Amino acid sequence: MTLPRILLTGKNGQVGFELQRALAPLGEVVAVGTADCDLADADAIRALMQRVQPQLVVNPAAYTAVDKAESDADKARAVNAVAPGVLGEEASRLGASVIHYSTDYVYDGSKDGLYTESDPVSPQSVYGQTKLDGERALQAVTPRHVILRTSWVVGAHGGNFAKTMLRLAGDRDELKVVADQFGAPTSASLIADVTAHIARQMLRDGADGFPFGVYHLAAAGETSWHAYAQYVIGEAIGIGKALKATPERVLPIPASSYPTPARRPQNSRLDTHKLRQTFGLHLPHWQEGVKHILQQIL
Ligand SMILES: NC(=O)C1=CN([C@@H]2O[C@H](COP(=O)(O)OP(=O)(O)OC[C@H]3O[C@@H](n4cnc5c(N)ncnc54)[C@H](OP(=O)(O)O)[C@@H]3O)[C@@H](O)[C@H]2O)C=CC1
Ligand SMILES: Cc1cn([C@H]2C[C@H](O)[C@@H](COP(=O)(O)OP(=O)(O)O[C@H]3O[C@@H](C)C(=O)[C@@H](O)[C@H]3O)O2)c(=O)[nH]c1=O
Ligand SMILES: [Mg+2]
Repeated sequence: MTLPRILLTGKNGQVGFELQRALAPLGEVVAVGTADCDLADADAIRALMQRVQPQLVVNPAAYTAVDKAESDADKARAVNAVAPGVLGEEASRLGASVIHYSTDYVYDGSKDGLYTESDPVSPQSVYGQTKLDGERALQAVTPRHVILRTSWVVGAHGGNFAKTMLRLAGDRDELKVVADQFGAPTSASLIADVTAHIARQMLRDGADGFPFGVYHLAAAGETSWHAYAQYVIGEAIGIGKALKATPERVLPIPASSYPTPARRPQNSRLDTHKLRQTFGLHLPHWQEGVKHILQQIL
């Protein structure tokens, strides 16, 4: 049996970093970052795919600066909307499959309950729109795709909301955080481990009859950005980190009092039934993932 070759993009990102670890036992992983291949350059992507000739492409690379994307739409579009289609086209040519990532920000957040994969999408930001366009570009060129829509990613490696809160709580004795947007912080290592599980099944069983498609992947439970910030600060203090702000000094504010260039969904809660049923997986509570990351970084 020949060892499968897996092309991994975004190797320095939160999810890409964890994927280097999680995919390693499955085959020969060729991991690339911006310095190796600029995904805004379609010719560079085609050259890379021809050179590596992977059986599987895993694509966590993305333009993830949500507010910056509002004024840098061309760049966001190139990486988030165009590149997935180019990767998919080349993958299709090679008979390879693609695992790709998307976001809760494809929804407008106006729904009352949990979002399911078949709910209408309606992105409210350039980032969300370009991510949706990327899903569609990939879907248009190959049926052999798994698109994992996740939310509020947090990892030990790379930037995220939890690290921002730790930094702010170290500098100031009082924080103001949005309390009327709800979702589930999802750890990069959980995303990577679930991806490896899916990839293993895909490489073992082949494409015939494989349950390709769009899946929600988020940790169990839900919170607001405000309660999330309180949890991070409380846990950090519990571990012995000296901070100026305590959980009690994290004040809840409405999103309307925290103006940002990009509009964010009020409800980011994702129903993960389809993923759990299809792949026989259990998704742990978000606090487990966050706690583990805090233990790693503090
Ligand atoms: N972060 C989050 O909260 C969420 C993320 N997602 C999605 O999950 C996936 C993984 O996100 P996450 O790991 O947090 O993202 P990060 O921002 O941590 O990492 C993204 C990576 O993409 C790479 N990248 C950006 N532009 C280019 C480019 N032009 N060419 C090549 N590589 C590029 C960056 O490489 P370099 O550092 O070398 O520039 C970076 O390492 C993405 O698809 C994202 O949209 C979904 C929901 C929430
Ligand atoms: C820094 C800060 C942010 N906020 C608010 C702004 C916003 O409503 C919320 C989160 O802010 P951030 O900018 O960290 O989060 P944001 O970059 O919007 O996070 C998103 O990233 C993309 C990539 C995704 O796909 C999403 O799932 C989501 O994780 O917290 C405060 O209320 N107070 C603060 O001090
Ligand atoms: Mg951000």
